[in-house]
Amino acid sequence: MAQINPSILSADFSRLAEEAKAVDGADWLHVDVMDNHFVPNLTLGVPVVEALGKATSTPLDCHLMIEQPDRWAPQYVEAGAGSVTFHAEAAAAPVRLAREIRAKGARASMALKPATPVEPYEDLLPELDMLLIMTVEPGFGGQAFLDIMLPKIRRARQLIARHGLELWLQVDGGVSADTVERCADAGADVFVAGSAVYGADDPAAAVRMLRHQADEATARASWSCGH
Ligand SMILES: O=C(CO)[C@@H](O)[C@H](O)COP(=O)(O)O
Ligand SMILES: [Fe+2]
Repeated sequence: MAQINPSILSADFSRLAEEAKAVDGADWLHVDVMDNHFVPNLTLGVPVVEALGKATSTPLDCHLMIEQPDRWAPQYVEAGAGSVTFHAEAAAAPVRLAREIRAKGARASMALKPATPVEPYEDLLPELDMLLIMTVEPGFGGQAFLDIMLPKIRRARQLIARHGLELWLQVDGGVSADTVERCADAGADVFVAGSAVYGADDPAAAVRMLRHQADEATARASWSCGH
């Protein structure tokens, strides 16, 4: 079944605990950590992740858009994240970092910006629990979906299948009722949605609707026989 991860970046930051609870039933809560160096925006860090973990029973999917993830990512596992994503463009030693995240008890995930190809990372995929293909330039919520990323999602799904891997394929940026089916058709199975969920009158219903759309598209998709 498709997983839907609402992005807390689009929530009301003055009511983070309530906003986290507003999406009970989501698979993971996506937490965008930005350091104003790797991306031109600044959001939140370890203490807020710790507080969010206490405010919700939904597991935390931390997306680190920061420099030096080798140094900082382990602290997010200690803060309670169930999944930690670092950027390939920022990691000095991605294999060592993925192993450290796993050894500390979280799922290890690596993200690729739109201009970063997946092929150079083929041999590294078995070290990961999830690969994130960005479908906007990282830094801000509410941007338009880059449909030129669909072939990359397809190629990533083929690599995963070729190696017989279990890793999840996440898309992040501009995912909505209009774009989720194309992502699922291309091979994504984990969908981050910020404005499409928190901009809806009923965020929990928006999660259910996106999951339904993704599941229907996956069932029709050629990559998913028996998925
Ligand atoms: O990592 C990012 C942006 O850099 C995302 O997680 C956004 O927060 C998703 O927001 P929408 O594009 O769905 O509004
Ligand atoms: Fe994100």
